[in-house]
Amino acid sequence: MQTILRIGTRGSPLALAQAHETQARLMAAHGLPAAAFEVVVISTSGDRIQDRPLSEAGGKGLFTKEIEEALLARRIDIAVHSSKDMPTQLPDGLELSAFLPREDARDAFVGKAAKTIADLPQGAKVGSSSLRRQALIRRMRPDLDVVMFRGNVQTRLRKLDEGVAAGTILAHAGLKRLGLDHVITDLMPLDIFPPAPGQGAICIESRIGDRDADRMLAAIHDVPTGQALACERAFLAALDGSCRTPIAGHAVIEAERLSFAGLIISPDGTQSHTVELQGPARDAARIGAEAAGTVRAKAGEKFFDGWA
Ligand SMILES: NCc1[nH]cc(CCC(=O)O)c1CC(=O)O
Repeated sequence: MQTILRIGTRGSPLALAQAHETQARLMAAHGLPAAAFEVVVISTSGDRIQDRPLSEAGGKGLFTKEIEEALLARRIDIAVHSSKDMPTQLPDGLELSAFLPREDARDAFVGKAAKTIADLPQGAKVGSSSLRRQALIRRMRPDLDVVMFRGNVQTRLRKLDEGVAAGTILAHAGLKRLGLDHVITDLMPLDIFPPAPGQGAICIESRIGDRDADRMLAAIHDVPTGQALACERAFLAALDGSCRTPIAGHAVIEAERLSFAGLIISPDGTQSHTVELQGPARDAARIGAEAAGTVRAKAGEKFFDGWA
């Protein structure tokens, strides 16, 4: 059988699991054999830079740049990503054309010294390189020593086993997709530990106007997840150019109503501002943008300038 769709992905175990899940859904939706697809592994700058926080190295685009170049050069037909890792601005000619049904969006605590963050000993080390997770941990427990943790999910779990930290926070969705949810000792409630925009949702990027790809992807697109993501990405897009502080945002769709909760928080966890907004799911992007305006007004422009 000839390849009819080339699926581009990073090479990490999580990225490969997500690419294979996408392939399996496409096979089922179109009655195609595995041989109709080719999974093309692409190494990105984000995979190669391991020695500093990504926020310093250039941010989110680092996980997508080389993959998007391959899409534009037609070396691949679609690219599978974690929505959380996608910049709000895509290169000209590319779009997010499908979202798979969202997994649990919550963060999970993997504890060695205790099962919950609340039960960790005074001053214990918690590993994370996400500014959002660091700030939320500090807000809960200012006494804890937040240490930088880079690398893929398996690397981070190995560091825990080696005793580098007493616990870490990882996305429930990623652990589930890797079959590693047994390591979780606590799930973080959405209101106390709101997730990053996009967390738990796999998205598929393709060339605008590629009708073959559009036809293949329409069959696996999940409408409510797409609406939730439109809201969360509009919230992020309206803030992340000016906001150097961590941003959390999560939308839930129920019976075509969307409920959004967003938060911005100072890196030290001492100051935060929240927003909640509901509306018709079809107004997803408008609700996200409006929520951004509300939280910006609440925080004041000083908040945005203050934490460089
Ligand atoms: N930046 C890495 C990354 N990107 C997406 C996920 C988890 C999977 C998801 O959110 O869909 C992870 C790992 C983690 O945060 O634990």
